[in-house]
Amino acid sequence: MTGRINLLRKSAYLLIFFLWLGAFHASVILAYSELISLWYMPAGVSMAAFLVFGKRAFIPIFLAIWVESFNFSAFFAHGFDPTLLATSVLFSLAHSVPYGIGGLTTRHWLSHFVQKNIPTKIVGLLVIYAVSAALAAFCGLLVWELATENYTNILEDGWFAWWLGDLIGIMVLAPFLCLFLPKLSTYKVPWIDVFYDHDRGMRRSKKQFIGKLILAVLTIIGIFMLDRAVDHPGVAYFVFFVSIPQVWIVFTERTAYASTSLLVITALIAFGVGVFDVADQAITYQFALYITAATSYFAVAVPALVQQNSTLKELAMLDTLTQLPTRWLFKTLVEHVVKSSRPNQSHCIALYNIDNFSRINNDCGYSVGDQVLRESSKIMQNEMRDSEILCRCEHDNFVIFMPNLDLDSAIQRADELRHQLPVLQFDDLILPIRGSFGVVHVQFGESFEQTLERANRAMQNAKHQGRNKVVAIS
Ligand SMILES: Nc1nc2c(ncn2[C@@H]2O[C@H](COP(=O)(O)OP(=O)(O)OP(=O)(O)O)[C@@H](O)[C@H]2O)c(=O)[nH]1
Repeated sequence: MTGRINLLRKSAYLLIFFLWLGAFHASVILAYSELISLWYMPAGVSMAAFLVFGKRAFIPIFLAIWVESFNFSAFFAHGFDPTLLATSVLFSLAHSVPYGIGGLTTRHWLSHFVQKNIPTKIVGLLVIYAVSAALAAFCGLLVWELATENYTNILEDGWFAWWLGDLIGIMVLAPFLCLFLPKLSTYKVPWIDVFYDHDRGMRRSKKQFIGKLILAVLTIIGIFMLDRAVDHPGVAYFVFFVSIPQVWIVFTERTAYASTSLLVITALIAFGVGVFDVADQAITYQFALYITAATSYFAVAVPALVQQNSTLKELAMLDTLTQLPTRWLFKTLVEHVVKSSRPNQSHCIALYNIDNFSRINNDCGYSVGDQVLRESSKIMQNEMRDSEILCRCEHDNFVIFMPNLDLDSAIQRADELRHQLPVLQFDDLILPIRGSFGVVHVQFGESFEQTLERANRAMQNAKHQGRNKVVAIS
């Protein structure tokens, strides 16, 4: 088993190495002018590798850049030249060190600041990405300036396009690769879940996702065709509209689909600039790539917040132990019924408390106590009439709303229910559950809390009279 895991991990390092080389050669196609690689994919591979594998990613990344930057033909033609070696090593460090620091900082940020909300996490993530890309661009250009004699002002001319190209590469490719690399490597990266948690509540409709993606793709192709046909620099700006279908996908689809569509949309734009021969507007398209990626990141916060909201709503409405309505929901429903009643309508409330419940907790344990609360409330819930509402008020206190009953009928009904309290059995343990009931009439002009207070007093009277009784106060 351990041998299999080691083999998997070693092959994952090889995969990073070749993935980096593949991404590098794909990016060369996208270098439409000397310093502009519209979408520098190797940066995305490096960041994803450091995010998933931590500092272990350093060696495959370093070696991959070294293989690309070492001038093998000069080496074979003129023999060993220490300058060639030094330049290639410096190039490798200029890329792998900033992304190493960036990846490790991102891991730290996402796994140690769990209490931060999603928008703050995303802002932090983008700042780390932007700083690491800036550092990598600055160091890379500096090494290039040192290594070449036939180009001046490299730093000044190249920093913006290099930085933006790297940043887009990270923003687009890293989330996509973070979906797959952990699966291939057996490394666990639980902190990534913060972006996927809300997916559980979302529907899984591939068809709808593909429909939206096709719409985005057709929009991009349409803009490229227009840009090619009309000789006006302003046409390229239409590409910014692509953020709309992308954000729509992020709002409505699972994060895995949103990362895939970001990759597809930005790849199409990046390669389309060459295919449709509109490279004179490359910087506009590059900026549109960045805006599409950045808005996607911020948009992820929306479905996450929607999910959080519905969880909170559920917590506010349903008691987590018994799944009965909470006191808040009960109050809301009761007040609604009472407010919309005619003056001659009569409603009652019965509050019951399980007798000697703390003894069950003390003698049999808290988890048996929990089971008693769960099982007995399930049985009582099944006894409820359609118009009645049962709620767990707090601890072992339950309240029943009995609409359209006068006090005498409510006392009778409460007594019926008292007899329905079950005898529970847990293995060899037999627990007859008993309860004391307090019944009151809901009085006009009285607040919910006042009614409940009177019901509680009636219940306490039942306790004082020996428990397992129904007592009413008018
Ligand atoms: N197992 C469990 N116990 C709880 C929970 N909430 C409150 N309790 C316990 O419920 C008990 C409530 O006891 P009381 O109702 O005050 O007293 P009692 O033992 O039932 O006695 P009488 O009410 O006088 O019959 C306390 O021991 C609480 O610790 C819960 O969610 N689970």
